[in-house]
Amino acid sequence: MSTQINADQINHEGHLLIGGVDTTSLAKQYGTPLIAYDTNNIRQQIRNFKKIFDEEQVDYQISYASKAFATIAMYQLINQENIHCDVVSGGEIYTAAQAGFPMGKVSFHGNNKSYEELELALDQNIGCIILDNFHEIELLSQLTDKRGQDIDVMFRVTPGISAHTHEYVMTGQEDSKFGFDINSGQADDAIQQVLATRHLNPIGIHCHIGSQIFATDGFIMAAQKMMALLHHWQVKFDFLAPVVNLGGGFGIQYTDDEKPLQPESFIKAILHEMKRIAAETQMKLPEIWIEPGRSIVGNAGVSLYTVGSRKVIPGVRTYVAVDGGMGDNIRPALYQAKYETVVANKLTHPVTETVSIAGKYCESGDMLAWDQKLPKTEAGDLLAILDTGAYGYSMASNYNRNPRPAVVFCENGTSKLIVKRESLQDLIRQDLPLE
Ligand SMILES: Cc1ncc(COP(=O)(O)O)c(C=O)c1O
Ligand SMILES: N[C@@H](CCCC[NH3+])C(=O)O
Repeated sequence: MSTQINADQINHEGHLLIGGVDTTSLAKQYGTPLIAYDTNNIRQQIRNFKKIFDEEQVDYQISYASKAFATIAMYQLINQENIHCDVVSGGEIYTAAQAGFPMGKVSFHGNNKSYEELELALDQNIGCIILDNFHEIELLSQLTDKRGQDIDVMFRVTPGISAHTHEYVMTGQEDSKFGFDINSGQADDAIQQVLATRHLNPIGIHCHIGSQIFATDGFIMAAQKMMALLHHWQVKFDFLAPVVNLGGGFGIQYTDDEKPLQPESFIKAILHEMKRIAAETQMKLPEIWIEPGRSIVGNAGVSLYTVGSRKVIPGVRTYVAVDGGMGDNIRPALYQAKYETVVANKLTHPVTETVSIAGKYCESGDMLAWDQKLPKTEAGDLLAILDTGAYGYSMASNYNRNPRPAVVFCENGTSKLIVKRESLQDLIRQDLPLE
């Protein structure tokens, strides 16, 4: 069984607990597929990040990258923990606002924000807009001139760093669709343009080098590049940005053989380097922001499925199919992401077979996990895929017209439904008949 399950997550019947709740009763109460979060785990991750910054005695802000998992209840939970968040669409802005999230603590990202999304952000008095390109500077300065409204902005820059991760989730390299390139001088042009506007108030620079990163070297290089840019802008434009936002990307453990660094190691490495450079260049240490997504919610979520059919190909492979798949977790198909699985109602049963977990979608690529060592599974068993809290539900689709699953928050032995399961009626709600 996965080494990621602790003894206190197994009850006397050998069932998996999440947030102290028996997953088999969750499945009975809410049905499957179901995504269940241990909210204490989320709170703990946030508090860990805060503790490290507090210990290092620097000015900071933790901004949850809400694309990892964004629902009304999630924004409310983040607000209970008193941190900021970032959004990347009008939909996320709207959800945060509906959740009563303080919009002054929200920053807005995106490489192609529309006029309407920028208007919505201004209507909501959003905390800051992270500028990504020249088109956006033009749109936003027109809009703010028209409205006579000031807005804080940051610049997303691409520092020219290739982080060691899947190429689809690398973002800091020069050849990227995101941000102003530093090396070619785009970033300099961007600050000059913004300084010439009436209502855009630059407060910082931002970079994000990628996601699911395991080593500190990329972050250290990013910190160096950002401090160099701050210094360069101070000298060239007499402008010292008060904030450096280093994005997210801190890797988490998905499989038993992965050993990612703890957030402390990433944050300490970054802070020590920034402090060193600040002292060396006699520059004031800027306020440091980070934008973790995966590392806040990833390990807190579990996907629960009911086992159905089995296909045994002698000498080749055994497929065990479940009632969900790429519609609720596209990551294995998209990034060859790997997960550990357990049979949630048989945690104490001996492991007897190696099987691969197939989804129910009409695609051969719809596999959730390969070569899992499990007890003998039967139809009706409850299969749990661990650590699906980030980019699972948030990337869910209705492919094959499957309804998206329900989501529950579990804490201290009680569960609360936070997203209802979609119904068949929900699936056709936006459809219009031909006649
Ligand atoms: C700008 C930005 N900030 C933060 C994040 C969050 O990254 P992660 O979930 O890996 O922490 C992302 C996603 O990769 C991002 O694009
Ligand atoms: N969605 C990706 C991460 C990309 C984050 C967006 N910048 C994942 O599941 O790993």
